[in-house]
Amino acid sequence: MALPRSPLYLVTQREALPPGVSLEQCVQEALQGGVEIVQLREKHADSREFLEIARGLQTICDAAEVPLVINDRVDIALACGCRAVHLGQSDLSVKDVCALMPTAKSIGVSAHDVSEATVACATDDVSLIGIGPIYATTSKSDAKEALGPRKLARIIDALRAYERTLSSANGRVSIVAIGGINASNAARVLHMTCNFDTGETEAGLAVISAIVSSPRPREAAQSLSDILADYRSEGRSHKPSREDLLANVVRLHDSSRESGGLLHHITNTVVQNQCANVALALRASPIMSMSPEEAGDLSAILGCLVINLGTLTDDSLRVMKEAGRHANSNKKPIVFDPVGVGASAFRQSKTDQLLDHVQMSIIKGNAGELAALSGDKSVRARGVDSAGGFADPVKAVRDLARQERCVVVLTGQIDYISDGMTVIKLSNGVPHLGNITGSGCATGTCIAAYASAAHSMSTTMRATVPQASIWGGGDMLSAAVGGILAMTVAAEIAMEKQPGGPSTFTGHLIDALYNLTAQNLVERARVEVV
Ligand SMILES: Cc1ncc(COP(=O)(O)OP(=O)(O)O)c(N)n1
Ligand SMILES: Cc1nc(C(=O)O)sc1CCOP(=O)(O)O
Repeated sequence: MALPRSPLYLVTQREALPPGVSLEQCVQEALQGGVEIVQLREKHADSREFLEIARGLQTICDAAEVPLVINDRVDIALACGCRAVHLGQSDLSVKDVCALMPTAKSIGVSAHDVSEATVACATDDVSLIGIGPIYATTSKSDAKEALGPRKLARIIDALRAYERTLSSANGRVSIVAIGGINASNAARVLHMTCNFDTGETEAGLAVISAIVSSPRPREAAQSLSDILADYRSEGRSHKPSREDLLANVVRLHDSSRESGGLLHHITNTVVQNQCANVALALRASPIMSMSPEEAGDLSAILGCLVINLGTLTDDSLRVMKEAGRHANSNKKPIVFDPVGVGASAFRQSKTDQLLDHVQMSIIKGNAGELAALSGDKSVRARGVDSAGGFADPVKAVRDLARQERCVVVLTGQIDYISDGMTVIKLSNGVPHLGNITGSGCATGTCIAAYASAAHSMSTTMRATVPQASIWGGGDMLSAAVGGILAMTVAAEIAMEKQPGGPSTFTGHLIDALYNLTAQNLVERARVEVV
């Protein structure tokens, strides 16, 4: 029985069962809910008991035509005629297991980093790698430090790159993510493991407590299986042309004028008023709530969430995580503005935490901010401003979009936008935008207004990034283009009114945003698909 790719993988642990439920009952139901591999992992069973359970589960798994894997105990696997085992880093080596069990059909190995993963996949005999723990877990007493989904993605990318260098006929090894995974964070994990070229996940999900501890294991398995299915069937859509993009922007603009959405801003105290005025000018409804208690209710009616890092505190971070979690589970778009992320170690580490918990739809920042996110030391941040730019902005924006699996907007004299495949260069705008406070944050509001429209039109407008249809549900690339165009074209129109200085310019800018038409955007757009 071949192992399925990116499977839903159940690992057993009797101690995790709810009272009154037997392991056999749990496994039977989990199989009905869509589990595709079962691993027997019983740390507290003696050898006879272990073998007895293995024989019972073998019968159940055979009937469901699902592979059974034995954790650690090659002797038990041999005794019950099972030809699949899972090995940890301190268990018998793959070579020794192959010698003991020459008929082994499947050997899985645990890995926590790139080196363990590449060593495991260097041999033809390993067919699956379990990478973890992704999140904190109570099911493994000696679990290592949680990796988070972003480190998982980097391990998988490195593993696939290494596989491409192997000359042997190795097939691609199956991967499962393990540790603290449940229905509320599974999509976040799968999103980060999506292959950019195929749009499909590179990893399956292995769980203990999410299924074993549930009083309804069939439903628990079914909901994980449904989430996995979303990430197996996504197809890549085409690279948009300049004409496609502008036509999309027009549709988003018209839709946002008809029914602007609710834009929940978690933003800094300096720019709240400015952002609220810009949202109103674009016919959206701003709400500046900082209460974690209402994040769930707001998320249900939200058009887009804006998370802006300026004036960050531990309290505001808590609100960001809570609101982000709700927006993700309600599939609402999130625009993230990592204001001054490179300015201090505090901001950098809080941002890492936030990005490990919340999947952003669009990240917008200047060169210093985006360099801090990608770890590029060639661009320095000067407080919330950037000192210099990227040598190759097209590559920088595309690589970061791939790293974070979202649309990335690099702002500057020329703006660049990428979804990881397409890069768009926009050359509208006026220098005066740099003389008013909060114009960058208000650009985040503009992008959010178009993202909200894209979300509400998601059934008619296909996302260019397949994953974006799960996270934000809609064409986030066109939304980012629309938001940047709105701000920069409105600034050009405001400048033509000959403002006396920054204050009158601000007034003209709000008026220009209010009166902006789709025709203004199309006629003035200096947009290039690179
Ligand atoms: C699919 C999968 N991945 C990882 C593990 C962990 O195995 P190991 O490192 O051997 O730790 P124990 O399970 O023995 O505690 C696994 N069992 N399954
Ligand atoms: C068995 C196991 N291995 C891990 C690893 O990191 O290799 S974490 C883990 C426990 C997974 O249980 P739960 O889904 O309840 O968190």
